[in-house]
Amino acid sequence: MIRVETIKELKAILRAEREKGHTIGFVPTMGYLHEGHMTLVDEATKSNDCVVMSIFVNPLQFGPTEDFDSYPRDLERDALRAKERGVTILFTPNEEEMYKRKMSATLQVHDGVNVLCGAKREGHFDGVATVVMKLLNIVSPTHAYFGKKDAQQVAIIWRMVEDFEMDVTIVPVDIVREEDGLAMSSRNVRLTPYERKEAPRIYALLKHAIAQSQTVEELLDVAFKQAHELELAELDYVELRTFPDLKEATKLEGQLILAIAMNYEHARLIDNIIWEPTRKDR
Ligand SMILES: Nc1ncnc2c1ncn2[C@@H]1O[C@H](COP(=O)(O)OP(=O)(O)OP(=O)(O)O)[C@@H](O)[C@H]1O
Ligand SMILES: CC(C)(CO)[C@@H](O)C(=O)[O-]
Ligand code: BAL
Repeated sequence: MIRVETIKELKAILRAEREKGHTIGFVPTMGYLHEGHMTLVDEATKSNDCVVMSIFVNPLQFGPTEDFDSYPRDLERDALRAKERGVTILFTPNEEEMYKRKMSATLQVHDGVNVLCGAKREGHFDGVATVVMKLLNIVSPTHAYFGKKDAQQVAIIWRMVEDFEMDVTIVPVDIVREEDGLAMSSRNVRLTPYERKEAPRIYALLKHAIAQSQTVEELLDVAFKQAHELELAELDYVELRTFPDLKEATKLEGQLILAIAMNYEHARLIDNIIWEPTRKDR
């Protein structure tokens, strides 16, 4: 594995890869790698000759009261894990390298941002879209891999790539979970042992609400009630929407997403289930 810190060096290496006829798969991350990230790498490895992973905790997507400073970081451990899993090139720019001077222009996302995390984290998806656009321009991959845990992010990036006519295929990857059902997340390390014990109930309540309900109202009632029953976390939102359009779901029809965010003392956790209610073969 080659580890690269500058955009110039990365572009030169990737130019040589392309000249050899190699396809490039890209996995953007904020590091503190876990099995969720590694599954994105596995997917990229299946379809590409060269797999680029970036690790960059992007300040543009954090609000002033959010956890940018305390976001978990361990670049050396991450580099070992990435190498073991077969990443070809690990790109670890610092803030100076990515935003040498203040960006002269940034992206503003208009569609699909007034709901779910977008409604709760003002400007978050503008920061995500801006850095993802920049990273995609640097790497120019044929495929880029994103986890469905951040389902709104996938929906927004899909639209961005379409609207800007970008030549990259966005590949959404299923959520990887701990054995007890908790969605893997870098922020899970910030849960206390008691919180960690309770947190699998987040996924359990999503599954329960879906399994028990015949109508939208019933489903949301069950989800709200059970989310409020969690003792150590506060409900940020639980919403039922169409996917990937993220419109209000008025019927249990078509592809839907039941998405939730819960605030523990030092970690905001998100999770979701995307499913088609009329399909019985799940
Ligand atoms: N459990 C998971 N399963 C599948 N993909 C995941 C999972 N967790 C993260 N990803 C994906 O990995 C990519 C990088 O995410 P990121 O580095 O923010 O990790 P994270 O664990 O989601 O961090 P945090 O939970 O703190 O936001 C994103 O596309 C994200 O959706
Ligand atoms: C896509 C991303 C790497 C952009 O900073 C980040 O939002 C993430 O890790 O999901
Ligand atoms: N995976 C989403 C990154 C964030 O929470 O900012």
